[in-house]
Amino acid sequence: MCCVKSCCASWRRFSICKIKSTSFIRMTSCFNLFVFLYLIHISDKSFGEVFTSMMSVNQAVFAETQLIDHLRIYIERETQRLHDIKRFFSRVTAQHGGICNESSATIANPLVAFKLVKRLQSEWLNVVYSSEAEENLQALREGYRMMEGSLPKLEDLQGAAQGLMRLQDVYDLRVEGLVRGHFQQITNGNAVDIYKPSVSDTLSGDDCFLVGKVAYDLEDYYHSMQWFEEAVRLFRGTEWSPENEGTLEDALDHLAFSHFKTGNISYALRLSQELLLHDPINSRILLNVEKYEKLLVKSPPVIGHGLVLKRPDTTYLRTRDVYEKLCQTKGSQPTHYQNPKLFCDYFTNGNPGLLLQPMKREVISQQPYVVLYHDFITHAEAKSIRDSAVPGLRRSVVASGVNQATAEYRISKSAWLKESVHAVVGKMDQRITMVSGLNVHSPYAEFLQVVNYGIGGHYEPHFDHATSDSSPLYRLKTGNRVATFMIYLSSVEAGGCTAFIYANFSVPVVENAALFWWNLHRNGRGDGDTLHAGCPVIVGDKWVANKWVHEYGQEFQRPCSLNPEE
Ligand SMILES: O=C(O)CCC(=O)C(=O)O
Ligand SMILES: [Fe+2]
Repeated sequence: MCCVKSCCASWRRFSICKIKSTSFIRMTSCFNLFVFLYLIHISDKSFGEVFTSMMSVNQAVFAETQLIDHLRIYIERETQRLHDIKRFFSRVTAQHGGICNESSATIANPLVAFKLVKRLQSEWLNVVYSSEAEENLQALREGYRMMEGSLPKLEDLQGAAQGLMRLQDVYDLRVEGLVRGHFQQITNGNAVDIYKPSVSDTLSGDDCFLVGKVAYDLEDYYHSMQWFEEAVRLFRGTEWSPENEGTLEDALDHLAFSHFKTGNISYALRLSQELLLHDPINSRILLNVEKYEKLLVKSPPVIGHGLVLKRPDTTYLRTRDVYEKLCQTKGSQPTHYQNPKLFCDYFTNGNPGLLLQPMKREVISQQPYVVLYHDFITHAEAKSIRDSAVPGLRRSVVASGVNQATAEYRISKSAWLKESVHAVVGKMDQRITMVSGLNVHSPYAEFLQVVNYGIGGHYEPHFDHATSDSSPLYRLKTGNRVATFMIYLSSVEAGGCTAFIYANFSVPVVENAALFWWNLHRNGRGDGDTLHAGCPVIVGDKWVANKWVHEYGQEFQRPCSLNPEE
């Protein structure tokens, strides 16, 4: 196995050969038909790009349940097949022993002789050339092929691995901790848990190898080294398993190359020498060792000059440091007693509809004006909205010139809900109007956008309002997005705060609460202080709903002013 893999490896890119089966078998059973219909349902709707939403990840659990069933049936059939072969083996051994050990009179018995001839002419043939093993395997593969459309793709594995690396970066988590199932930061030289998961899991050498490989293929040696290091450590202590993609040799090979690329030749040499202990005739590694040795003679490493690698910044975020600090210090809004303009109250907005049950208002910031309305929605309403959104969830997009496009800086799925979809959507509109006085009738506001985040899902710092005249946000022809109402439709276990970058505070996810802010000054210009972000979700299934209210239709509720401060 290892030999086949290393044959496929090349110097720069280590592509790993995978066995691909090509034959196709028709589906027959009712069960298969059910699975088929189910797959049409999920692949037709919201299943692609599994890593971008936890809802899709949950659907993948169903797919694995099916695969487990197929494998169980396969094991049962193969166990029965081997049982039958063992029975044949025992009978043949006994009868053969009878002939060999007893007197020649035994074989003189025509019944014994007939049976020997029959065994050799027919029975052995049937056993040796049995197609049962092949049929069992075919059935297993057919089951798998039926599921294939709904299984995560390579891009999902890459997206999930990038999600883990994002958590590692944004929350400054140690890879060594993650591998052991701990979410830890180093504080004053000690590993401190920033979150203790209720259900803990660990990563294997092969898991680490695959994360490293994703980084490696992106020429991101900063991450690949850390993950391959863990892969090597874990592979060293374990036996190879058939489901593994990589081996100790692969991990050593990739780790050595990552170090070579980042200038640590002596370590690359040591790793390659270790690799040769396992695979002494690997001509590529022999050549590498020779090359490394020559390089080290030419320019010996300077003791004490440790290499410090910089983390790659794929989305070129200028505000990254503040953003990450705000994500780490969850809920870092100023304390109310320090600033009397920040307070909590029961708020009716003078609206009779709120007299009996006023809104629980928490003013979080004055500039920009950000308010959190606690218990804005009930648990049941939030669930109805989430459920209504599921069939329409698609990979979230961002404005890109005059169009919209997916982007690495926004990892989630979203769906647009019209009032007609569910009565609760209209109820939300009414409540928003009651509390803000804003006109949210179409086209003065957009439909409700429901968002579900994926593995390490996030939305890096952005403005909700358009910042260029060609933005697709103007397609409604009702001006820019003057205000945002963002409802937290779920809780999360860790991470996922909403961070206001320039205003320097972050709001933790408060289940069923709604966050409100003005995106524009009264003079119509965008308020730069509203730059905000959805921090990566560490653990949990984060859902939010956005209601974006436009300028037109709000003339009386939010009159214009020439004062740029307002
Ligand atoms: O999820 C969050 O906390 C922020 C989401 C957001 O800003 C958006 O969807 O525009
Ligand atoms: Fe936003």
